[in-house]
Amino acid sequence: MAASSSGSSTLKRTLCTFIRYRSVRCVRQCNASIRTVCTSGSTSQLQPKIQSKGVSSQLRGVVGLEIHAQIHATSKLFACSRVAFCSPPNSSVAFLDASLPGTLPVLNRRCVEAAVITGLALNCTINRKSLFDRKHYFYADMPAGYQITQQRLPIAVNGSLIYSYFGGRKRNQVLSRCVRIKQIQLEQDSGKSLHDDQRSQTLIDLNRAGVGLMELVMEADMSCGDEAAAAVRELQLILQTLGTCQGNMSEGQLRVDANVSVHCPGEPLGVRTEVKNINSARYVARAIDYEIQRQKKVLENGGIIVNETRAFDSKSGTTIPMRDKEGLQDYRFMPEPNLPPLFVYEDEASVPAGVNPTQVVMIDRLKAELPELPGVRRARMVDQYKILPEHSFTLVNEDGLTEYFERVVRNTKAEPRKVIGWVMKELLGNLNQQSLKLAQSPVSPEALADLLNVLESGHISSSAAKVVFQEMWKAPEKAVEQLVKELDLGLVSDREKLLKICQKVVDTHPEQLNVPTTKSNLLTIGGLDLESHTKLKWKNTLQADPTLM
Ligand SMILES: Nc1ncnc2c1ncn2[C@@H]1O[C@H](COP(=O)(O)OP(=O)(O)OP(=O)(O)O)[C@@H](O)[C@H]1O
Ligand SMILES: [Mg+2]
Ligand SMILES: [Mg+2]
Repeated sequence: MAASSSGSSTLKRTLCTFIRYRSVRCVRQCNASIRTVCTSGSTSQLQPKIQSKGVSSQLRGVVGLEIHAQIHATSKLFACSRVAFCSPPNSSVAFLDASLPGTLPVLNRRCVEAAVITGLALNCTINRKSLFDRKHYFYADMPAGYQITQQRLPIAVNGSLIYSYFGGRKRNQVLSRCVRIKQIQLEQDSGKSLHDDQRSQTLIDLNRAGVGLMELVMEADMSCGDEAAAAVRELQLILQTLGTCQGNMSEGQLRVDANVSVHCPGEPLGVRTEVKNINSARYVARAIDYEIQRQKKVLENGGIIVNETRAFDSKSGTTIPMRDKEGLQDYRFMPEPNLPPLFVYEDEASVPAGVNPTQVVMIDRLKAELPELPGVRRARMVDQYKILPEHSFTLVNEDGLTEYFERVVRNTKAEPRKVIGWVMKELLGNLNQQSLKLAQSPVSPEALADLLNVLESGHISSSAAKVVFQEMWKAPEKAVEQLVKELDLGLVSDREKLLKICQKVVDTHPEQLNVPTTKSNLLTIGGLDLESHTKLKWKNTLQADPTLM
């Protein structure tokens, strides 16, 4: 029987209340208290030998990330229950998600496509054939007792991710790095356990059970928290651009496990600890840097590193042991008997006879639909518009900002370098001040382009243009010309008019008349702070009519 939807009323009755598991916490607490030193094979010999204090300065951090990205799809990986996170507990659970006997997994094509698109964007080789395996855990929020994953032959392998971060002594240099992606595997998410300490019970919500995940495993190519956080941010941006994961870390859509060890450069890698489920890029950096320092101290004091799973406590900024890993954790991997190998095809020509081409995943079609990726877009911004690299980062990081900028550029005579100044300062300044998203900006790209055109024509000064921008923000329905008129901000170039203004200024400030009438004094008549090009016009006026001197 194939897994059916969450529509069954019997199932709903059974699951719409929380399922109680009183024993779960006891099991977990037991596990946490049994911590042994890693003694398995090679890793036990890889403790860096630190005999004296101070030698730890030679030790370098080594970091490898495993990132779980929830696939942005309407239904789960192997069942047609909805992916719905804010709905009432256990309201989106198919028979399969609750592991009812007799249910079978049916693979969701959208999830496969998401993994292939992600693999392509990360320069991976897409395996034309991949396999599913069972990985066994005893967790109450995983009622089957195993997770379906891709341990032996994952869908994508051997990729890379290029990311940049501010480094150097003063942390003001943009440094570019590359981390290798070992593999991307499709797997199921688990449900959620909620611990009710007062009543000493654990409540289970299976809405998340069976949601499609991509686990991205990176090689241990990084060396500090800043690098890892930057890699996570870049990956988040790529996934959001692709639409394969929404990437909201605080909602658990992107969860990071950071593997950390220390070693002396040139020597084999040290024993790693794994800091699990970090849910913000900032915490990734803090957890890793703490863990590197902790390991250095342990070794310096003659201790050894235990291969264990740890958790990051954001309040204290420290990592704390959760459970021992190696030795205790035996996942008892086995091939998933209910799922055939997964095949993806290069193009229509490679689809075997008898297979419906509309029912398969074709790589060339997905490749053709790949959007412009953040790295490519940044490079294009710098190249095409001659803007600063740091501005290209801001443009790409903010959803829709590149499109906004390019629409302004298309509609104005102003140079892109001038446009970027207005976008960075005036537009983003106002949005940040009022905590608005770009889509909520009262000033459209076309309206900003109009303003810049009026500024370019010399009809208003740049300080007047800033005043007009603020007025446009308050009254977006008004056209730029109308606002300039209403506020009387147009530059005066009529000589008669200028003379009248001067006369008025002189008349209304008799005390200033005692000041010797030098050229420079005339240029700041009445203490008016005139803009340099206005001053220039005054200069010309004075030169044309020396009687004014
Ligand atoms: N010595 C090391 N120091 C730091 N990171 C390491 C080291 N050795 C391996 N890693 C990293 O640890 C991660 C191992 O992930 P992988 O999914 O292969 O195994 P796992 O952590 O044992 O399994 P699980 O998926 O159950 O957590 C990779 O990101 C790898 O780069
Ligand atoms: Mg892993
Ligand atoms: Mg791991």
